[in-house]
Amino acid sequence: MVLLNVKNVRLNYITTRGIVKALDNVSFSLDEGETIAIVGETGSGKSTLAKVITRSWEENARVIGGEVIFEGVNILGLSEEEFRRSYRWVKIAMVPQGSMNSLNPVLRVVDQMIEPLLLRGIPRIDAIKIAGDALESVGLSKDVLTKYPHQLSGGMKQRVIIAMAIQSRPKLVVLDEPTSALDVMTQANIMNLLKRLRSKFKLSYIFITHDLALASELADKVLVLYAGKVAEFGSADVIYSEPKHPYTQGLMSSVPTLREDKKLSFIPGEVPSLINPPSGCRFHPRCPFAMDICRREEPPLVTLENGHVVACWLYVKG
Ligand SMILES: Nc1ncnc2c1ncn2[C@@H]1O[C@H](COP(=O)(O)OP(=O)(O)OP(=O)(O)O)[C@@H](O)[C@H]1O
Repeated sequence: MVLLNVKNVRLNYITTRGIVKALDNVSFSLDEGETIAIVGETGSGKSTLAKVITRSWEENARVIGGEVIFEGVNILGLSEEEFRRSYRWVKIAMVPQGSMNSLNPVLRVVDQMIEPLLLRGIPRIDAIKIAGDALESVGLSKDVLTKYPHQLSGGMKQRVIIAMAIQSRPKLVVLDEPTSALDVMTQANIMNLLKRLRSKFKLSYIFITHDLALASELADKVLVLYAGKVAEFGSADVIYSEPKHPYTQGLMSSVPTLREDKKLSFIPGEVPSLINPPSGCRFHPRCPFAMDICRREEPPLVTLENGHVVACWLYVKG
């Protein structure tokens, strides 16, 4: 069953330097219980896409097209009040980038955790019970409720944030770089926790990362974004074993593996300015296979087999 269908989303940021075309016709879908990893270099639009799905974009953002259909409802068409009442934290939760550092230092964990529950009219006593149970399901003791953030380690703070995200039993959790500020051991523990929670509560995840090795641990599907556009989308198995887009191929060959002794490469150049993106395919200035048409015309999304799509002229027949 399809849970989320993102269709042709376009978003601009209005800045004093010009209009940043941060998302351009981005589409993908996610089934119930599935995890999708959104990958790409810094500035490719990953966080912006997360903000569209959770309706938490900044004031200077303008969604200029597209739909985000969650359980059959276009959530971009709802009023803020409807979204807040029935979706935010209820069905769709988010662990924003750097959120463990956004815990309020002067409030005890309990007060931060129950706030969204109280806002929904849940009585205080029930809210405290829900928060305590959520802490236990992320491997923390209920005692953490009475602590202040500075009394917790980084890994514990991240667990509190994850507990807040799952305490209302959402269907979808959007995780933006949930382990990036943690050491390697803590990172591994959090990844294991996310796997356990996914099967226990039948969650779907959108997992945003620039770390492809990390993405491979969790993802059923992978969406590769480049400069605000979909470069490639498909099942994780296929994207990891047979990446088609030259950008995805470049990303893959820059990932170290323990099993193979392969030579690491990197993609020369950097993600272009999205105020004045390159003509044609936005990747052409960095692409080793760029042809004339790539400089002139945007590539269409070519469907290969089993829902695998790639936006590249190399795969356009005829
Ligand atoms: N509020 C904003 N105002 C103007 N431009 C913005 C704003 N937020 C993001 N951008 C720009 O939009 C583009 C996409 O940014 P975004 O943060 O979505 O990328 P990202 O792939 O998540 O990067 P990172 O991995 O660094 O988080 C970038 O060019 C960025 O500079």
